[in-house]
Amino acid sequence: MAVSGKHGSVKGGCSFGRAVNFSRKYHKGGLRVRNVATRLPETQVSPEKEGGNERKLAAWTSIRQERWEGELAVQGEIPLWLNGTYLRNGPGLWHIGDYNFRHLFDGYATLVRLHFQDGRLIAGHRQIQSEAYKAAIKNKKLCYREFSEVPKPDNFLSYVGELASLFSGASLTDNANTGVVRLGDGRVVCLTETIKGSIIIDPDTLETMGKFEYSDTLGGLIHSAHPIVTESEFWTLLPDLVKPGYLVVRMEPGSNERKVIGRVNCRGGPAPGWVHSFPVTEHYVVVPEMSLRYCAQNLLRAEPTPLYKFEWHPLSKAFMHVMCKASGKIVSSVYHLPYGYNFIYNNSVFFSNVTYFLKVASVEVPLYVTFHFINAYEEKDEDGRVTGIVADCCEHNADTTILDKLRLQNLRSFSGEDVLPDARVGRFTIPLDGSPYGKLEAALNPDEHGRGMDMCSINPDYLGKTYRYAYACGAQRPCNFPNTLTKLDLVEKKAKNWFDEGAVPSEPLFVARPGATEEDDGVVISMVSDKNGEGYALLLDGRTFEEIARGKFPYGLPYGLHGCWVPKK
Ligand SMILES: CC(=O)/C=C/C=C(C)/C=C/C1=C(C)CCCC1(C)C
Ligand SMILES: CC(/C=C/C=O)=C\C=C\C=O
Ligand SMILES: [Fe+2]
Repeated sequence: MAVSGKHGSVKGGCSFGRAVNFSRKYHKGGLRVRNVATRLPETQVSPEKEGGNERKLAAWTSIRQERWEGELAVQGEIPLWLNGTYLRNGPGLWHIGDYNFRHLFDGYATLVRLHFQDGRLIAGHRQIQSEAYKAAIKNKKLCYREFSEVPKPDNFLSYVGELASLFSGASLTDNANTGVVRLGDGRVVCLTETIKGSIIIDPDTLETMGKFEYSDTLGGLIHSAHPIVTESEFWTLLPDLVKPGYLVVRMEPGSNERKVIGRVNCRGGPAPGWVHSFPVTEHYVVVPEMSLRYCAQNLLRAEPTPLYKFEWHPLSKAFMHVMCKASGKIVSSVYHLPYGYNFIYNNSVFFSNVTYFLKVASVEVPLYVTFHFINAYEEKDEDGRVTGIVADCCEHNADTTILDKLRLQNLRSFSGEDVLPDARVGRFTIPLDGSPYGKLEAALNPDEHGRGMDMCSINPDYLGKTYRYAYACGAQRPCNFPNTLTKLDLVEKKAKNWFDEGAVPSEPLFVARPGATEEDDGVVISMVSDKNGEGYALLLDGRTFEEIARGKFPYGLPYGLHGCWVPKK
């Protein structure tokens, strides 16, 4: 299979780095394609030496050039209804010159784009021009604090200026390498866990447009990497490391102002639990309090600890808090609140300004470790009253070692030994009747998906509602990283797995067919790094989970984390 377009020698328009390959416009069947390739700046071209990976998986190798765009030849048939753009973000550049980063999450953000139009597929990638990336290129050294990397004092002190920057957050990265979301107003924002790492991009050109500036005065340095975003809602959590707790905030489409809907005080531990993600139901925001907690000392340390910026506090226990979206209130039982009723909970005084039933809860749950919640929904009795909440996540059997397994050296040195820790679909059941405990069980037998489980998506129409299907990465063992795509049927408790030996697929994203009435009527998009060091975009049928099309990239792309769908305008 060939990639259309030839490499020429016209200069591209990148602000730095030599534009070496080609920049060519052509018009084919009404679709304008701009073939562009730009090499990375010279400081970036030396390959990572760490790990000695025999298989040369592109997944764990830095992107080979700053940007590229071109049409992919397609094997199979892309459904004609699939019109729009799939965007995927992730850490794609893991070295500065010959200095190699340690951890998967440290890499500078690479955005990849698959544009589907009338059965054709145009692909492209481009580095996000964060301050952290630009400073590293300019100064040929790390200038900001990444997930595990910390600049040498002389680097960042000379770059940023003063020690106080450590406390003000000035030395924190804005490397938006985790996800990409399309807001209800159409703006597309790349995100990471630092608030300053919220960057607006153009989904057509992948150009960095500028910072997403929050116009409120909430301050803070970190937030959840995974806000909940729909056409009308944007929810996120702001952990409070000073007075351990979380602010639950909401932002309206068209606005840059987050409004505080409520606050949850932590029930255990010296600091809030890590909230990489959280789930919502139709009426509630679920705030997880994991015993893997942020650690202020580790935030300031120069050398990484086994749990990086976090600490495991099993004695502090784990909790799930449920907050009413409308009222922002958390209580431990069901109350009927008349207008003007004051009550005290968690050392705070609450005032009811409307008459309603509060059905919210804060329960202790078994210890767990998760990056990603999958979905949540409300359970009701025959009279339609909400009796409990079910929340599903990719759960790593309360084993924090998964974080260290994601070190690049581990990912690059697969020797055939099975080293991926077991994971499952962890299903929390949270009672809303005042009971103090919630349950955590596997939603299906983890052997169904090879006891690997992460990077999941659902049909977005089912967000917060009773649902049946989820799409994720599972495992065919032996492996050191999830290596299958798996369709989970949470009703039949079965999984259907897709596997390409030696390959690493990235998070499957479900796109519903317009007019579909069945939950799984649509396609699943993924990008795969194959064992030959190459890679391809993959389309699976949502129902059968069989391959319907693939398009080979001109060269293998690094692993990516999370994506979104931007429908045709
Ligand atoms: C890629 C991914 O899944 C997670 C990325 C997390 C990052 C980049 C976290 C960064 C952080 C800092 C740079 C300092 C403050 C703490 C913390 C949020 C861990
Ligand atoms: C790659 C990953 C988490 C990414 C965070 O956004 C987790 C992989 C877990 C393996 O089982
Ligand atoms: Fe994530």
